[in-house]
Amino acid sequence: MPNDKRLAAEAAVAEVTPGLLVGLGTGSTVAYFIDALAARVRDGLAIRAVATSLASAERARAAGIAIDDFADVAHVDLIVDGADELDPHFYAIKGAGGALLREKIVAAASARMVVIADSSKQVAAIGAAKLPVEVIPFARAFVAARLAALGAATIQRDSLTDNGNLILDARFATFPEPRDLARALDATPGVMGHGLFLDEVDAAYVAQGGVVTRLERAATRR
Ligand SMILES: O=C(CO)[C@H](O)[C@H](O)COP(=O)(O)O
Repeated sequence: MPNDKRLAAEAAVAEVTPGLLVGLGTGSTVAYFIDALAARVRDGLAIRAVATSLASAERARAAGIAIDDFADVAHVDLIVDGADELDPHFYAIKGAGGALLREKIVAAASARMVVIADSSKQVAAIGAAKLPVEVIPFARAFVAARLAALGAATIQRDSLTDNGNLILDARFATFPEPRDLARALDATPGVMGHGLFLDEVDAAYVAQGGVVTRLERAATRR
């Protein structure tokens, strides 16, 4: 059985050209990407990199990729990241791995975002996956009540994020219109981030049965 996550990740390494500042996403598919990119770096590919999680930074450094402090970085050329769901509009749900806030920040700083995934992540419309919402602990009950008013049942994760916040995983009986939901969440004090990526994704490498397909969003977002 082919390892589709690995194949999608390895194909996306072709996006990385010398001199780029690359954002490393988070998750098991990205772990394959980091390993494949590190092999290119060992062969002499000169890049700089930033990471969206402590876990990805640690993996990259162990593999020989130097990681810059994102706090000193205003612009990234390319971020490569996984997703929990991706639909034909290039709307994505992300954050099962808990790195959604840093992923969104680095994606916003990036000229291009490429998603890598196996075909289990491809859906007709996002919304079946749990939607992670990163919340400052002070606002836990308030944000949970706001999510309930939006139609979601929430479960709080046991662990905190790299930012010291908590995550409420939201499941909706009926998934709202994604832009309306994003607007409502963005307007809720205490919500530091959420897993809806509606404008960020420019392209995707999706593997199914050992075959990788590159999908490019029709119009660019910037
Ligand atoms: O958003 C993420 C982490 O916050 C991951 O990219 C997403 O959950 C996909 O993970 P995986 O590649 O392990 O399936």
